[in-house]
Amino acid sequence: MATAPHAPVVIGVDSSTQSTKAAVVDLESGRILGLGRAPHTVTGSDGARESDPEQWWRALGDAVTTALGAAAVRSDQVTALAVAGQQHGLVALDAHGRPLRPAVLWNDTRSAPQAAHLADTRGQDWWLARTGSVPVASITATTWQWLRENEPHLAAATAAVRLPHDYLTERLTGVAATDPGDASGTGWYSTADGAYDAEILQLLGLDEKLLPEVAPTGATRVGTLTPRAAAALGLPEGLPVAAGTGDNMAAAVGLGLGGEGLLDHPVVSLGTSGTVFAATRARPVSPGINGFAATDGTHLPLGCTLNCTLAVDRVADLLRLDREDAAPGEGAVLLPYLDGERTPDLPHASGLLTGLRHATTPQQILGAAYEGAAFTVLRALNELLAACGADPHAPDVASRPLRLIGGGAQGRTWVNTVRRLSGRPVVLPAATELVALGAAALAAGAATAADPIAVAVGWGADKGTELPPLTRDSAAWDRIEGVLGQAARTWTAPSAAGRQ
Ligand SMILES: Nc1ncnc2c1ncn2[C@@H]1O[C@H](COP(=O)(O)OP(=O)(O)O)[C@@H](O)[C@H]1O
Ligand SMILES: O=C(CO)[C@@H](O)[C@H](O)COP(=O)(O)O
Repeated sequence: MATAPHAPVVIGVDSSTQSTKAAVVDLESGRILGLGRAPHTVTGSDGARESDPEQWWRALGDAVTTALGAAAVRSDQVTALAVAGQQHGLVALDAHGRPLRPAVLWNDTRSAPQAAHLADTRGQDWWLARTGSVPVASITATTWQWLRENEPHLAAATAAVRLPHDYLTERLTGVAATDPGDASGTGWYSTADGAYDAEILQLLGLDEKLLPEVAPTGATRVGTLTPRAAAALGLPEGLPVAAGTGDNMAAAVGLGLGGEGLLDHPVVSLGTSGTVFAATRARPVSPGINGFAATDGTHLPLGCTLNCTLAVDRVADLLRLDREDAAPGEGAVLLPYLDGERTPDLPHASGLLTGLRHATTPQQILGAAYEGAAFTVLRALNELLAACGADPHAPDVASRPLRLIGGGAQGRTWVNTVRRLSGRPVVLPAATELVALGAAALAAGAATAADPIAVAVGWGADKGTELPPLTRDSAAWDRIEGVLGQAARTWTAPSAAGRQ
């Protein structure tokens, strides 16, 4: 369908771990008219993962201007903008709004001791009842505790605490705002009450005045482009900006998930993180998953692994193989927990390879890395389904299609490994940039007051190709599960980790 000349467009931004992507989207049809991309640098070793928020800001500008150029639209056609960002990362700002240090990211495991201490201090049930999640190293509250204990002078100097997407929204508008979805990943927001939790903030020594206001939804118009931001992006001053949200919440919006029919099509996202999520009206709580909020305050239970596409690509690099040059692992098992692991909660884990024989080929070792990563994501899916009251092994549940999204969903080996280990059909949505598209739907909500989920459903971004199930490789599943069961016992303390 052709786009009318000078038709209104919206811009959705996905500021994720490895890059920023910006999509210029036709408001009426949801067609992506132009896409821009700019990479991020992630630094750190031995559990540290940090990025420079200034680089996110520059990447946003580059991605937006590239997308506008590719779309060949006039800047006055743009009606609103929204940012979706990687969840949880801690951005500590000084009194002038400048980062005091690089942001500590969601896959930084240095706060594992603080996470364990917080969980023990009040008990899992206490945390689940309030925030929907038991603290693990990714959750912002544990990172804040790490900062307090390890860099107390910076914690004391912190005048504002932001999540990555809040930081960018504030650079755009000058307004300190977040949304229920991203707030629910902080560990200090109560998904039960829909507000910051005063008792947790007290426990963390964190003044609520340092936090952004939580807008009612991610589509809420929180401000407009400042003259400076407008000049940097080549967009009109005064352009409406929505509250935005976390990247997984935005992907759910892009897929038009709105609390009903959730378990029919659980979502598996294959990116730096592997995530599984579903939109629910009920608020499931279980220690193995995160009970996050969706961007409209309904619920988005989610499981997240630390090692997905990036870890498998690293194994391919080590073997000097193309990422598609892989074969089923046969007897080889590779748990690619290069960054430690979050689900299961094994922050001190490392990569593990076992089951090698003389006949094992490099391609099988790479295939084993895919299997180890896919198993870990699908294991989280089973936990998610169980937390939502569904038996993951019941024939009517186990036969439902998975929606596969994220960069990995573009890879043949990823898709086939997920099909083989799950035994389920998979749907590959035609739209590949679902986070940016979800952010664009939030922007549409800010521009027109329409419901972003309804907008996304109208765009039909969830529609795609359905691939039939492959016979479930239960032998591979059992083999990997057995190795994980044994290895987990050796990874419970840093001294046993042997992390390099
Ligand atoms: N054609 C492809 N085949 C397999 N993997 C791919 C392909 N294209 C991108 N990827 C993977 O997608 C990842 C990036 O996915 P993305 O969802 O954008 O990640 P993130 O949101 O974490 O930045 C990369 O790590 C890369 O391994
Ligand atoms: O921590 C989580 C979810 O809780 C991650 O999913 C981050 O939101 C980063 O995602 P990607 O960079 O992999 O998109």
